[in-house]
Amino acid sequence: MHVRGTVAGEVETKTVSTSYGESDLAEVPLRIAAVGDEAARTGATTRDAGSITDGGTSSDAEGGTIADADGSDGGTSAGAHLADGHEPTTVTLWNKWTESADYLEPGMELLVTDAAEDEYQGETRYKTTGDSYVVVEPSFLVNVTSIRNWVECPRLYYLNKLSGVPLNYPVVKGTLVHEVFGDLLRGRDLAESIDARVDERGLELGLLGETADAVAEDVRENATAIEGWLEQGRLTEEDSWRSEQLLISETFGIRGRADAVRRGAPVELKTGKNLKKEPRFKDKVQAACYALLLEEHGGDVDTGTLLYTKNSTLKRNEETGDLTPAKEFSMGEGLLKFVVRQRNELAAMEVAGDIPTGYEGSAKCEYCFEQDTCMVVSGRLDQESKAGQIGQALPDEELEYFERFYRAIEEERREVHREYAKLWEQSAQERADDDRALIDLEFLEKRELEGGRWELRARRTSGANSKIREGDFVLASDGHPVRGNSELAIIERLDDEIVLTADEPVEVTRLDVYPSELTTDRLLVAMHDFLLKGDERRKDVLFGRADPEFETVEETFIDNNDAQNEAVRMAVGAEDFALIHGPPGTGKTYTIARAIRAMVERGERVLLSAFTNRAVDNALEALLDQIGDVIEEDGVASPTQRNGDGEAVDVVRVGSESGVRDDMEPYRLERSGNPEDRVAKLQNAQVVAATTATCGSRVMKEQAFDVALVDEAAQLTEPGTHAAANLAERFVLVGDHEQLPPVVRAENDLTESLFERLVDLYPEAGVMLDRQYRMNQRIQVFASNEFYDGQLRPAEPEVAARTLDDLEGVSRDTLPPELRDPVSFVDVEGDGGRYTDGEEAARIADLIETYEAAGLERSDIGVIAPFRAQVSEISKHVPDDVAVDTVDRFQGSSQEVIIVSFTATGTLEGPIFEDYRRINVALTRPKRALVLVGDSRALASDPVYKRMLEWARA
Ligand SMILES: Nc1ncnc2c1ncn2[C@@H]1O[C@H](COP(=O)(O)OP(=O)(O)OP(=O)(O)O)[C@@H](O)[C@H]1O
Repeated sequence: MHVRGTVAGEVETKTVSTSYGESDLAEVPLRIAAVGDEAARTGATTRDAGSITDGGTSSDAEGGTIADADGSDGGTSAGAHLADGHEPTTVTLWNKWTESADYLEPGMELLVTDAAEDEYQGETRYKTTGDSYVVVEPSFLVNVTSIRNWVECPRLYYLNKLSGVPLNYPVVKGTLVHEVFGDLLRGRDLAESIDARVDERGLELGLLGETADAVAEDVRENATAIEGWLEQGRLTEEDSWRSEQLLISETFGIRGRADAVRRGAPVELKTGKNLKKEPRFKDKVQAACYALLLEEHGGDVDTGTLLYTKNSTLKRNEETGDLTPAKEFSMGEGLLKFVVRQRNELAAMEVAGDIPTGYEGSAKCEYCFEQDTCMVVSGRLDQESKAGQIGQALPDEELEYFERFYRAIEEERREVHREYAKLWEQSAQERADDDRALIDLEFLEKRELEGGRWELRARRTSGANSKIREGDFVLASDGHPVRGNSELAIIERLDDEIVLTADEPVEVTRLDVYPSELTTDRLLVAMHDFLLKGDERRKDVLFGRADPEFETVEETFIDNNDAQNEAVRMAVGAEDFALIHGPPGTGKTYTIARAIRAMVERGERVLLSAFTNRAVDNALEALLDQIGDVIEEDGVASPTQRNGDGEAVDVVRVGSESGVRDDMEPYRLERSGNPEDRVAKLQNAQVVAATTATCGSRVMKEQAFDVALVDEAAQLTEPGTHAAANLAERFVLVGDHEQLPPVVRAENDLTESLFERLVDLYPEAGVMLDRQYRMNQRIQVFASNEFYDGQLRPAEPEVAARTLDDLEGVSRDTLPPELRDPVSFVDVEGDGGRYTDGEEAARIADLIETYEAAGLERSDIGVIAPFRAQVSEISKHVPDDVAVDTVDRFQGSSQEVIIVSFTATGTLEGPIFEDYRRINVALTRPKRALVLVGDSRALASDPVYKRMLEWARA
């Protein structure tokens, strides 16, 4: 039986005499959450249950609360008996498991597999048996490569995490060899695979100054080892293998992608050499992790294979030792348990928020390639390190900043891990209700693509929504993302019919959001680069030690809008940074484009970035409008533009095919091709446009700019902003901190954007755009008074006087009198539901019919609701072509008519839109008419909503 629970007090370790001699034991007071065969699969420990109900932080704000509210008992299903959980029970960990007991702290989660019951003075206790595994914090999913690095040296693991993997040839070559390996397993021809894979990496190879031929030759030499090994394999009849299998273990808290699985056993590829008979220990550790993962998925693994591909490139007369590339070893239980103990140490340290010193392991610093880096980082961050310290520590405020953000980012990582745990804790229906899965798909067909990958097609059987978008990685499974047959797949098309590509042909019936740590990894690296590699002057300014400076610019850039003109002057003249505060519809995009044009004309190289692809494309489009004629080549717009002086300006958009809007595709930087051409294309571009997430990629990190212009900056975390700003000498942030804050899972320092912090710190370094080009005057009044000190005004009389009458075929006279005003309030008593309101939904459906009867197109109407559950409820009542969504999805867009459903009845319990900034976004989306639907009594109980009511009813 398995036992799972939360550590409830101090652990006592002692040595006792037994019939086998001296033995160690640790007595752990455990508040039991579950006992039984299914306990390993049960995440509902006492602590989890608590944190689930208070979920629903900003990113999931709306509606997240719904599924979370009833999700707390999601994991205690079949087979697991839930103890009442009040009185701690003693669980005894024997012998080597006492090592894991050393890291336990009260509050940590613990799982003991194959435990035995023990009666002691009338009390039921539990103890480990010879078959037991002890897992500390099983829901902290540790990556296999992290365990491998940890075994090599815990400090090395930490340094890798902090500074990321740089763009260098061994890394790119390693990736190529792995890709070719996968191709060979899927039956692709070797020469074809090498050519195709080298071509795909053209840009990276170009940046490294490599030529395609030389790299192809290098990869070919390594691939010989793979071919040889595969040939051997073919000799046996029952040989079966599969490439790149994604594996997640709910029991051991480990996840990873095995390079290959052959006859059920893991095969790992190493591009280095190994002249010993045995595989390297750290490589065995990696294979052992996969063995654990495979066993959990029903396998019985007794061997592991390491393939050292460099061995096959060595000449026997020059090298001595064992040149065979493939080295097999037998998988003993001792190694598997050792691996779990190492994983426990890592997980416990991460959960406790400690930083490794290097003393945890036995690695020798003098042999380590990273010794210098390790000493510098230790010196500057004033960390204890086995390697020692060099240099002077950062000033106190910077050390404090590091600690604060390190902790915040790691908290964010834990939230990602919680997302993983939900893959098995929640039922399929709960995940679908939570917008995290598309379920009950009908599998249509699988088709093998050139190169051995597969195209999979499935059809939706319901109109349910989810967070899954085209271009996303998802877990595609035949029913369960962890327990079933599951693969990492990419969404190529997402209509009623869904098209995916994957390495293996899964008969897809379900898709789950793939929780990725990529963002957290990049935030950490961006913070590290800012603090440890960044410019001293930048740090002086951002830490308040020096004021930002501006060169005076007299030129007039925009002659019909003073604030915009001032914003461009500040952006152009900023020596450190400038802030452009742009309330809704005030021409942020236009101003950004004008500023970039001015910078380009001054000969500067500019990075154009934003939080979302959509904003990057919008700004790029506005820029292209500004910088002269598009040069037509064979009737196709060429990426080369001309500026006002007729000089060519190369503009490049960096992003994936699915991320970049179709009409910006001609500007997208193709990564594959001749290395020299690819790199020239990027290096020669005077304007490079990419999301801030892409700015943290290996390729973009190699680029340098005079200035970075970042849109949607109020939605970016502070380290997220550094990812773009780090690449440039100076930066301009554009945003509105009165609209949506950064999207983060945990509530901590990441919720305040750098934009907002700097607006507070240096108000004089910014300018607010105060003329809006969107809303009828009456619509704008409330937002202007509540959020912008009454400063926001219509830019032109035409804007102020906008009404529905301006639209073709629409007459306000045909509307009922209460809807003729640009702002109206419809009082609906509501049905008393907490997250849904059927009465409001029905009333909204009537309103849409009324507007249609008055001549409006449905596509001109948008409906905003505070909770996802209410979005679904309204969607049931209204036609498909009316956009119904939460505020988050509406930010940055506008509509002729907006209807807001408040979903509030009686007295207001808790915030409706979580945060008043969300109501600002909702109320500033319409151009010509705004209808508020809600219960006036409930709304009047909150001062802000009360003022809103007075305005709407005036
Ligand atoms: N100075 C200007 N003169 C004339 N038209 C302008 C000016 N500035 C902006 N506009 C127009 O106003 C509209 C809104 O501008 P833009 O799209 O730049 O706003 P935005 O602030 O980016 O909007 P959002 O709040 O949605 O992000 C556009 O049609 C744009 O062409």
